[in-house]
Amino acid sequence: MAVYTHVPAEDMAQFLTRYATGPLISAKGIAEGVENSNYLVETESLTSGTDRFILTLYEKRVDEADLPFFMDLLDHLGARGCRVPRFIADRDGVKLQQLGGRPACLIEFLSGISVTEPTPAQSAAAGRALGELHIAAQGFPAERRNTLDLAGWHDLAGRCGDGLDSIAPGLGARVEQELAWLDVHWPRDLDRSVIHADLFPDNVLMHGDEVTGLIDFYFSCTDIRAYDLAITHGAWCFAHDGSHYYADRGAALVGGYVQTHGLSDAERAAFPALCRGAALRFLLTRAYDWINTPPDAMVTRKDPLAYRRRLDFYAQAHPAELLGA
Ligand SMILES: Nc1ncnc2c1ncn2[C@@H]1O[C@H](COP(=O)(O)OP(=O)(O)O)[C@@H](O)[C@H]1O
Ligand SMILES: N[C@@H](CCOP(=O)(O)O)C(=O)O
Repeated sequence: MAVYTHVPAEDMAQFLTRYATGPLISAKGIAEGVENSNYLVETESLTSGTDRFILTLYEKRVDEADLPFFMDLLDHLGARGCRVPRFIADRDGVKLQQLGGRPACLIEFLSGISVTEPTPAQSAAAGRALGELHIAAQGFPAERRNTLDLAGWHDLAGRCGDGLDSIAPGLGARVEQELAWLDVHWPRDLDRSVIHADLFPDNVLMHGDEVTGLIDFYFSCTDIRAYDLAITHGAWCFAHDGSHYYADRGAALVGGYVQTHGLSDAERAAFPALCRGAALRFLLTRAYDWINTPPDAMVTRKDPLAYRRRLDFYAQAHPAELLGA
């Protein structure tokens, strides 16, 4: 359960009086997620029934100074037809607030559920949605450096230190070996754009095979565009523990992306390296959290070794196996 900051109901009700919503009916901590505290908030509707919102308190890796980038990006994408949630302004036009000692925002609620075992049809829909996002992101003027880039992975590995071997003997050496490989093979000349950088199934809301919303843009940044597809590939196309690769999901995901955006020959050639980098990135953030999450935190830690298995798969995979052609 990702609720790091507990907000008393009275404080929540008082907070909502800043907004042109009805009064608070209920607020429940949301179990999913690991980065921030999220509440599902219900208010009396000003017309009839109830309205729903997401109230997010920013914790851990989100830098408050980056929030205007995320807000402007979602406005840009929403204006271009992407189903993304808008940040809601209070009566004075203010979107970024403070609550419980944390930066906090009220956010539009989008309907849909996150699939846990994506079908090929759902993987194709996710690929199409990612392609549409990349098209809609064109022309977005702001940039945000990806702090979790190759240099960031080196830094994170150093900060995990001996803790890596406490997760699994030999993990530290495997990480060092992979970093050395990526230092040589990480692509430098591919097209860059704003990317989502965390488009896991839990960040894609769906009704059946239709995508109804893309959420959680708090890692979005400027980086290699096809790296976003590689991150999505690792998240959608494996058994949760990384023990099995579903080639049908991979082909469908990449096919969906190609249908809406397209993938150049250079991006196809670099795809295995991009997937290796993506796998190492999530291995390292999960390992860091595994080592550093306090035992009383109400959050379910994610298994770093599920990404070591993906990494080992990608390190020996043939490009056609990943791309489906
Ligand atoms: N705009 C939204 N509409 C509907 N549900 C949302 C929205 N934002 C977040 N959620 C719900 O909250 C959960 C956690 O949100 P997320 O942004 O992924 O948290 P974290 O950043 O902590 O990982 C999501 O899995 C989803 O169930
Ligand atoms: N997707 C990352 C962790 C970030 O969590 P999210 O709930 O914000 O997607 C992982 O699985 O390691």
